[in-house]
Amino acid sequence: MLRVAVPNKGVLSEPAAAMLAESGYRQRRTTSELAVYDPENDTEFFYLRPRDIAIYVAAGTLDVGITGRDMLLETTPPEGGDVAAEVMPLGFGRSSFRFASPAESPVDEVAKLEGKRIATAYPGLLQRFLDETGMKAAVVKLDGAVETACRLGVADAVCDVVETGTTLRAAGLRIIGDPVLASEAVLVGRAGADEVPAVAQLRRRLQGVLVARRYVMLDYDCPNDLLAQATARTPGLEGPTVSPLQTPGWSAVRAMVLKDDTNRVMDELWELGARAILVTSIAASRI
Ligand SMILES: Nc1ncnc2c1ncn2[C@@H]1O[C@H](COP(=O)(O)OP(=O)(O)OP(=O)(O)O)[C@@H](O)[C@H]1O
Ligand SMILES: O=P(O)(O)OC[C@H]1O[C@H](OP(=O)(O)OP(=O)(O)O)[C@H](O)[C@@H]1O
Ligand SMILES: [Mg+2]
Repeated sequence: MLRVAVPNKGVLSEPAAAMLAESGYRQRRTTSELAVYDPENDTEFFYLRPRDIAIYVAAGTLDVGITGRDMLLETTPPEGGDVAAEVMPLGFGRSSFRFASPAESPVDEVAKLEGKRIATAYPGLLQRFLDETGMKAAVVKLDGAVETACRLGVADAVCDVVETGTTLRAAGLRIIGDPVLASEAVLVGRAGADEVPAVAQLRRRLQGVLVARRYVMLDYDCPNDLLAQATARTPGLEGPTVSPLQTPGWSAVRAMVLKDDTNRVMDELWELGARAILVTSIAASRI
């Protein structure tokens, strides 16, 4: 049986469960369920705090889990041992971990954090940055709502999760320096463990959802003398499918295209002379 950890609350919780449901796994019906068994896939899902998930996976009590890259690294001891490792990124819950200080403060660049007090809910990540850069600063460990720490006088700067920056701005803070880390939801497994077939299947299914979300299927009719130019714009993954139309001199072309590129590619194909250009969404995939 496969045992999988899923965030039970926070911003990763709903999209993680949605991605698993889209991958064909049974998910809990109410947020009060702590675990759910999916008999069809012989898989049990445990709903845990995202901060704790890598700890269970590292210990080997759960096979894999979904958490944030920042949370994974926060709970990974620098000395190694039995640790969890990133298996694949999942394309949601994107954020960056970065420094900020009060807008009017003299601490307006990372170098000026030397000797200052920095509040964070990720002391491990922050300490690793300080060790790597040789900077000295006092780490003030908080549980959340870190943005308020400067205003209340317990810190000179913060190092926190930023998505839109709305929370920072509302607290009168401004970003300083480059991101310490770019994070997103990731599938984690035990470092060095051989991949069992059930994990390989879960990974392929999640990959299938990612592809279905990122790509569309594009079909168009094309005069044969323009085929080379048209298919260069729609190379697909392995190569486009080209089949003859009943009308002499014309072919039908079918290829996957990145969703973000769809309208640009359609315009280019039309200009070139392709017609009957149709886009359909991909419901599921195994690539
Ligand atoms: N606004 C956000 N946008 C994108 N990802 C976010 C955002 N806030 C948090 N995250 C990510 O979600 C993960 C867990 O954060 P979450 O807020 O769910 O847990 P927490 O802060 O430990 O708990 P809580 O907020 O319940 O006290 C982290 O990987 C973090 O990077
Ligand atoms: O850049 P933004 O789009 O404003 O998002 C970032 C905020 O979201 C998270 O807070 P959360 O709601 O998890 O509260 P917490 O700080 O108590 O964990 C994070 O800790 C930031 O405060
Ligand atoms: Mg939070």
